[in-house]
Amino acid sequence: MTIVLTPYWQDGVQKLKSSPRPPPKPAHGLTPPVLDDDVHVTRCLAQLRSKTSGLEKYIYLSMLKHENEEMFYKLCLENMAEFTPIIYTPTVGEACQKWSHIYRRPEGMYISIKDKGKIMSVLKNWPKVNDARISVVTDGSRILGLGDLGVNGMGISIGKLSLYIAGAGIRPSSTIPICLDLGTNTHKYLDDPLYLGARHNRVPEKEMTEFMDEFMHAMSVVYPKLLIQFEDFSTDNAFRYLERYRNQYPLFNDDIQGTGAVVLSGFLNAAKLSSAASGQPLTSHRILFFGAGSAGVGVAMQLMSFFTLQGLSEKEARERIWLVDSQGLVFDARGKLAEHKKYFSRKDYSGPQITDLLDIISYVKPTALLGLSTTPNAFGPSVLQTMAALNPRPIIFSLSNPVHLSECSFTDAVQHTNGTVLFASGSPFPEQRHLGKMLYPGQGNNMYIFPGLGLGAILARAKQVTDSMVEASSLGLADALTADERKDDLLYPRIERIREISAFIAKEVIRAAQKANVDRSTDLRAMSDSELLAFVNSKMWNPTL
Ligand SMILES: O=C([O-])CC(=O)C(=O)O
Ligand SMILES: [Mg+2]
Repeated sequence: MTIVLTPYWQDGVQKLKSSPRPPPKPAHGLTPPVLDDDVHVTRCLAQLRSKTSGLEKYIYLSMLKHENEEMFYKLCLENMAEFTPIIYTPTVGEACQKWSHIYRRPEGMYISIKDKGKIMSVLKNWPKVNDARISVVTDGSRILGLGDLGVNGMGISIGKLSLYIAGAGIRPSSTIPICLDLGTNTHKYLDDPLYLGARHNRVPEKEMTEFMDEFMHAMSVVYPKLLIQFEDFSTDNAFRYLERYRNQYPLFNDDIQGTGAVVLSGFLNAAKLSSAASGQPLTSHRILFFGAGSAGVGVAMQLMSFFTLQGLSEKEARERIWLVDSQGLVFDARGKLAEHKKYFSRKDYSGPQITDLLDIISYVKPTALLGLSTTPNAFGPSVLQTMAALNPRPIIFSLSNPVHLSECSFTDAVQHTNGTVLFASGSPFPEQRHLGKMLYPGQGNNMYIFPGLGLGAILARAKQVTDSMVEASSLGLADALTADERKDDLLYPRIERIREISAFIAKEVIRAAQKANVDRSTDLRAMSDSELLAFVNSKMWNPTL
């Protein structure tokens, strides 16, 4: 029936008869005599744990989600710390790289450049048009730190939406994973006979913008209640599309705003610990960003509010931030700069180009070093030791994804700072025992933010996602630490509490939407905070097993 639920070239090979959702339970006699749900939970978990590679586990769980969605989410919710590295970062990265090889069945929508002119009719093919509330849309052009994966990027949209369902109780049938196929510039895929996407380079910018304009308009008409999360677009397009559409449609960019918010939140908690150790005020922090792509600059923009919340002016806040890109320190006198780097480009330095990170650290004397560069091991022993020499509790956030692209591991960070580091990473690292004390790495991943931010925006029926809503999600997350978590110097709450955290964030986001006058569910305005929180919780979907 439809060309959109399957990669198009398979049209006619594997047609869907109805919904891609799991089939109803078989009739009596068609299952084993004793198939107790509780026992089956144990069986499924044992089957998962019997797989030895992350990718095999990913494939197994993807199959389980298809066969028995309730079981999948029940297990996921009960084993968050075990499941997230499989269905999400880092394993989802490997799954995307091999997507065209491990592909089993349609999940989500593929919209191709060939659909230009008829995108609306394609979108109508989705089986649950009226249920649609949240879509994660990628064009695969920069998946995690893995580069242009073309149509293989579908895995990231699916992974993020699984976390919306698990982490914020969004109803499964209201989620739409979308991958736009505008070509790929990765020759390995163009040459791969199994590649599932269009076999040409990415189309020129003008054609892509026309396609995006049509796509966004069609989405708003076909799914009037939909919130859109842009994901893993290449840097220029990420900024361009966010600015182009954010005042017109309810949307946010997860890499710019979600990552920005999650890092601001962890930074707020880290800066308090760091300032308590140094005796220096919060306003004196100096942040060095290693990496100036969409995530790096997005985070830097968001961290501006760390300083403005402490009473600094915008200009003063901006002066607390330094950027480093592949050519070294970013400063005006260096010459022509990409548009998105200009705001933070230093005006107060005009000497020779400083390229070496150690030299840059000696010049800036940062209290915090944040990596969003996708350069593995860029924070080597001497960088870490220098940061520890400058600060009693250095803040080191190694945020590139997945794990193998991280700027440093937690083990290295602990070792080379003698355990003083305040650490967060984009991908998960195991905890470390150091001098008899257990130290915990923070996972500064947008997975703490987007489920609650999205849920809040959906429940408020927000017309737009404002900066104030994003900031509210961040401050809500920072406030969500329990006394026990603070005792362990955690920068983020334990992931097992994701539902509780998402509900709290959603409540804060709804309040921010009301203040900004972008809410359409105006009946929520009269509720007290506790009523609103109860309302948010009552809207969460739960597996019934
Ligand atoms: O997906 C993740 O783990 C975080 C993220 O958005 C990215 O790295 O692009
Ligand atoms: Mg991303």
